[in-house]
Amino acid sequence: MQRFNNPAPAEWAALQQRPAQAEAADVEQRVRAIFDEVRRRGDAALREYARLFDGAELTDLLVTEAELDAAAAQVPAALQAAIRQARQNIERFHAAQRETELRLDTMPGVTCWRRAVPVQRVGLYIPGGSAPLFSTLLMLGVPARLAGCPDIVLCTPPAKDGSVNPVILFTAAELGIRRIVKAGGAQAVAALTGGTESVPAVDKIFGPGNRYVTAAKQLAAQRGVAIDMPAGPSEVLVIADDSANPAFVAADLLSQAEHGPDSQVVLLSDSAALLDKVSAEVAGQLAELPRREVAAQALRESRAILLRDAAEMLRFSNEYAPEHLILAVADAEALAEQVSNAGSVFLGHLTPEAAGDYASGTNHTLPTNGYARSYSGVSLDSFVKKITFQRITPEGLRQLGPVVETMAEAEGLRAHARAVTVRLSVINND
Ligand SMILES: NC(=O)c1ccc[n+]([C@@H]2O[C@H](COP(=O)([O-])OP(=O)(O)OC[C@H]3O[C@@H](n4cnc5c(N)ncnc54)[C@H](O)[C@@H]3O)[C@@H](O)[C@H]2O)c1
Ligand SMILES: N[C@H](CO)Cc1c[nH]c[nH+]1
Ligand SMILES: [Zn+2]
Repeated sequence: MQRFNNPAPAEWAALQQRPAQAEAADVEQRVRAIFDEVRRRGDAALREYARLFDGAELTDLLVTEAELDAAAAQVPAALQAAIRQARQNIERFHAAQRETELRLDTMPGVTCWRRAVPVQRVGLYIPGGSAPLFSTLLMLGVPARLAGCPDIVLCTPPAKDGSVNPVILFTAAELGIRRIVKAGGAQAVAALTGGTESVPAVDKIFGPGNRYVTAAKQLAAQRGVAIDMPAGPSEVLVIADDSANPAFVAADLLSQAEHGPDSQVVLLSDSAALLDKVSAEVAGQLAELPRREVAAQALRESRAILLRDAAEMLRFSNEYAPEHLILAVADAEALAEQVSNAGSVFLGHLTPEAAGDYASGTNHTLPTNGYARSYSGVSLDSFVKKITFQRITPEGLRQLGPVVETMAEAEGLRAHARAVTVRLSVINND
């Protein structure tokens, strides 16, 4: 990790840059080309990209019923039980997000209500480039099911032998999701956007992914398909004081660094001694990781920064707007009160971010790259539209009508005013 000691606030913006930003224009250009190919050649383009990027020769793009049914036998019982426990916790937290229908009279005879209606056809992207993230399927499939989305299409990259990871298939079967497309990257998002022979176009695309997937989702949004949010390469920012355990902090930093070479981890502390101890721990723990090369690449673009006090650390973090924020400090609750920008926050020394990645119940599909300034992570709300309804009685129209007529006339919109006037003249003559 790069070390910085008490950088002046004028230098912070440079320290808050994400590594992926430098190549953004190049990625966007590639993604546009992939969209054009998928629109032009449909399934044939998906097969070609599977060959090029995933090394897979595919005849059938869709997972067959036999493949789905065979998956459970390949998943150890302990993993099946862990997935079921995680699902239960995620279900509990997301089911509690249901709102009761809001219904009220704004004036006598003027009734307004709002109802949550599921997005009808959703596309779920499950990353699989360097690790098959079946946990992401829980994070998207559980709220999609709870919201009642009737049509769910899942896309995930195939392995070299053309199969889809059995744990992803097992999790999909548990959730009752049976339309699974063997496609990853920007081509999967392009297929969900415009449709192909095998893949229906969807109303909204969900899910995290690498820089290609994230750029593709942004292009999908420009072409009229909704997306959950930009959820790209993983990030964590840890604020640690003298009370923190360096081994815990190092493990948390490495847990996000191991996601991919463009992940970014940031450590802030007001203790130079703690920064030294964490650096030593990171080096020691890194050497033992199976994915040490990936994590080491991410660490090259990551930062350990000494700042003056808790207030400075929090200001830096709120400006950075991390996907995950860990408060490894003595009074985490007090600091948490002042968080204004973050995807998800983990308090205290015994709350590893990995708990939220898998099983505590919160959603791990979260905004990255500073989008936590304005976006929330995925929740039950992401899968519904809130439609408003209203009904007005004769008494209501007599009260409300003149208000509307006056305002419409003032905007110079005579037809609007008349839509009220014609009704008032009928009910007043009855
Ligand atoms: N923000 C979040 O909520 C969140 C959650 C989970 C994972 N993640 C992130 O998701 C990412 C998963 O990335 P991944 O790569 O393992 O899997 P992925 O499924 O996102 O991407 C794999 C696909 O990328 C495409 N690809 C690879 N190289 C390419 C190239 N040169 N040109 C065009 N396309 C190319 C291929 O089609 C391949 O199938 C990681 O960065 C991880 O940090 C983020
Ligand atoms: N940390 C990732 C979100 O950035 C989610 C994840 C999935 N599996 C492990 N971690
Ligand atoms: Zn993770």
